[in-house]
Amino acid sequence: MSTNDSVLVLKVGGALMQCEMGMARLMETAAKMLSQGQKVVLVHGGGYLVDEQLKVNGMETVKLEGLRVTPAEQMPIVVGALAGTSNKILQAAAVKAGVVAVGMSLADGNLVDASIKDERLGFVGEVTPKDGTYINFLLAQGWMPIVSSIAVSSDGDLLNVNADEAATVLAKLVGGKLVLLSDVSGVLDGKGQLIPQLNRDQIQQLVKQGVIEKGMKVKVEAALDVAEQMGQPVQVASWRDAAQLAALARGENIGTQIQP
Ligand SMILES: Nc1ncnc2c1ncn2[C@@H]1O[C@H](COP(=O)(O)OP(=O)(O)O)[C@@H](O)[C@H]1O
Ligand SMILES: CC(=O)N[C@@H](CCC(=O)OP(=O)(O)O)C(=O)O
Repeated sequence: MSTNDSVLVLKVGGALMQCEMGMARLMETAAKMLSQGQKVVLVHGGGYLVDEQLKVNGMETVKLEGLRVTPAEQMPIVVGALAGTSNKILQAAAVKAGVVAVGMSLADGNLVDASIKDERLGFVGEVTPKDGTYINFLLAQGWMPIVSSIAVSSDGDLLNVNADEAATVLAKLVGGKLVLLSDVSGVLDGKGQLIPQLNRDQIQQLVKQGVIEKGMKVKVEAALDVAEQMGQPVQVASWRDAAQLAALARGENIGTQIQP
């Protein structure tokens, strides 16, 4: 698969939406990149907000290897928190930074095919790239799509997709460079030190040792999938770190490089 260097797919985790300053800094970075002709797709999570909303509604958060077990009765809350609140909070921050943003989800414009991933997880979706026409049109206008990880299956079921997996699918669809921004500076070793580079063997080893776990396991596995399929490194870094964001705007590598 060929890579289109002018498209950057940036994924941000849910903790960002709880940090005004982090959002402002990220959107200023995006505004700068867009003004330089860089096309940017912003994909977001919102796991924290989902946890909070489930609790308020008397429901429990259950995860299996980093993925939320999502029974039918939780879907309205999940959809509201991700495709609603999280998406619009980010859109507001984008507008404030002068970015023309289009708030959308994986279900829009025939972007992906979606199906139930594993019956044990309930309404959790697995997605594959389908049609890039809509998103490429938005990018050609110089607009920034802000995409939540809610998809719809061909049967019309709303599905909850892990946001790192959503970002990998969009990176494949637009042939872009993928950067996964979390609340940690990258993948950390057993002593909390940043690991600059990781390949498949090293990842397998660290997962086996329990050093890479939970959400980070899902993240590096999604990153490795894209790196191998597109033959280019994927970066795992932090939205918290102003220096990393500045380096990102200069086109430099930041955080941990997941190597093909
Ligand atoms: N080896 C590791 N290095 C860094 N973070 C790790 C590691 N193993 C587990 N984690 C956890 O993974 C989290 C990031 O995954 P996740 O919470 O899903 O992020 P996001 O919501 O940003 O996608 C970190 O905050 C940390 O708690
Ligand atoms: C299936 C699944 O786990 N979906 C995730 C989607 C949101 C997400 O991935 O948010 P972060 O990026 O903030 O972790 C969830 O319900 O939490």
